[in-house]
Formats: sequence, C-alpha cells, structure tokens
Amino acid sequence: MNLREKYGIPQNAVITIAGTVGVGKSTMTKALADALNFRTSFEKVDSNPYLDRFYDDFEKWSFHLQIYFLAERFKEQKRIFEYGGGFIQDRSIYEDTGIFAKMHVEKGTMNLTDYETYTSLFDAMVMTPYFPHPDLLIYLDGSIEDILSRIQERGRPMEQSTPVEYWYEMHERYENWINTFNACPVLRLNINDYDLMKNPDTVEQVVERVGHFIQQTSVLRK
Ligand SMILES: Nc1ncnc2c1ncn2[C@@H]1O[C@H](COP(=O)(O)OP(=O)(O)O)[C@@H](O)[C@H]1O
Ligand SMILES: Nc1ncnc2c1ncn2[C@H]1C[C@H](O)[C@@H](COP(=O)(O)O)O1
Repeated sequence: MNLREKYGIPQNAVITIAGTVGVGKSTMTKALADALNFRTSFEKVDSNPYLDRFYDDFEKWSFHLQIYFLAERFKEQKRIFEYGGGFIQDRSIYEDTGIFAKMHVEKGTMNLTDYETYTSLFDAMVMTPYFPHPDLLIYLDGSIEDILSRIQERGRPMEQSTPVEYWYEMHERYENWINTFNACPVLRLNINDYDLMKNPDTVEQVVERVGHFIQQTSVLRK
C-alpha cells in the first residue's frame, strides 16, 4: 500500500503550501508530491522576467510583477482543474493579494490605481470555475532567525541585497494573515518539527498528519 492510501488521502486532493519566502515551501512541495505520487505546481522564479527588476525598484515594477504572477497562477489553476486534482501547489494565490500586493500598496510601493486594477482582475479570475478552494492549506511556520538563515543559505542574489526589514515585515504580516485566513482548512507545521533535508523519511510524519487532518475536516464538513 502506498503512503497516500495508507493515510487515506484522496487521489484528487489539492494541497497548497503557504508561508513566507525561504520557509521551505518548494522543498515541502517536492517531498510531499513524491511521497503521494501527486503532480506539482511551482512558482516561476528563475524564468520570471520581472523579479530582479522588482527587487531593484519596487515602485516601478510592483504592478508588472503582480500581473505576471497572477497570469502564471491562473494558468496553473486551469491545469490543476483540467487534471482533476492530485496536486501539491507551491504557494497559494491568496498570498499574492493578502500578503504581497497588500504590503506594497500599504507601504506606498504600489500605486493605488494599479492596486485596484490588479484586485479587480484577481476577483474576476477567482469567479471562474478554475478556482475551487484547495482541500487543505499547509502553513509552514518558523522563527524569523531560521527563515533569514535559509534565505541566506539559498543565496538568490536579489533577495540577499534586499534590506532585512523587508523580511521582518513580511514575516509579521504572514502571522497576522494566517490567524484570520478561512478560505479552506489550515494545517500548521513548524519547521523545527521535521527535517526533510537531513532526514527525508520524516515526510511520512507529515503525510500522516495531512491524512488525519483531511479526514477530520471532511467529517466536520459532512
Ligand atoms: N527542512 C529543511 N531543513 C533545512 N533546510 C531546509 C529545509 N527545507 C528547506 N530548506 C532550505 O531552505 C532554503 C529555502 O527553501 P525553499 O524550499 O526554497 O523555500 P521557499 O520555497 O519557501 O522559498 C533552501 O536553501 C532549502 O534547501
Ligand atoms: N505576489 C508576489 N509579489 C512579490 N513577490 C513575490 C510574489 N510571489 C512571490 N514573490 C517573490 C518572493 C521570492 O523572492 C520569490 C519566490 O518566492 P518563494 O517564497 O521563495 O517561493 O518570488
């Protein structure tokens, strides 16, 4: 029996991994997808034509970058929908609006008119059939110190040259955001409770928690 069957995770489940930059979403996405034999949906980072320019000049490139991410996420949502689920998704679309776009408009690095155009496009997209809520959002939580050291260790140049206050503010916004998030069930995992790098077998503990959680929440929803 494979891990998915062992822990009663439906074959068509859609699980999204959320959390601040560097917390370990991509690593978890890959590990869970391998363990469950699910497909992955990753963010485009290396081939993103705006990301470097955005980190160089937030005011100039915020809108372009949000539109780019929105278009990419829409295509991914459509792909997930067309396959009928069975996906692990690296970052939820809720974070684009609830964290990034909001943070930049509130800090004045995204123009209000651009923000309104962006949110109206986002709202129109979410109303299409391609946007059912995920079955589960796994929120990865960790201390800002651990996250900063992971960002440093990963070494993306544009993130290294960004003032550390940016990551502090994002971390705080994430804590506030997840405390009020209710679009789908949330399973919180602390990054100190598992170590997928040193001990890849710990993914089974995560799968077990996911299985129990999905069963509990589906009983509650019946
Ligand atoms: N469980 C873990 N233990 C130790 N380091 C980790 C773990 N998961 C991820 N990392 C490291 O942290 C960095 C950021 O991880 P990544 O998965 O790219 O984060 P995200 O997708 O959230 O930005 C990478 O260098 C990765 O190797
Ligand atoms: N919606 C976004 N706005 C601004 N920046 C974003 C958005 N989504 C992702 N990013 C940035 C943050 C990181 O530098 C890279 C990739 O994110 P990660 O959390 O490492 O997967 O893109």
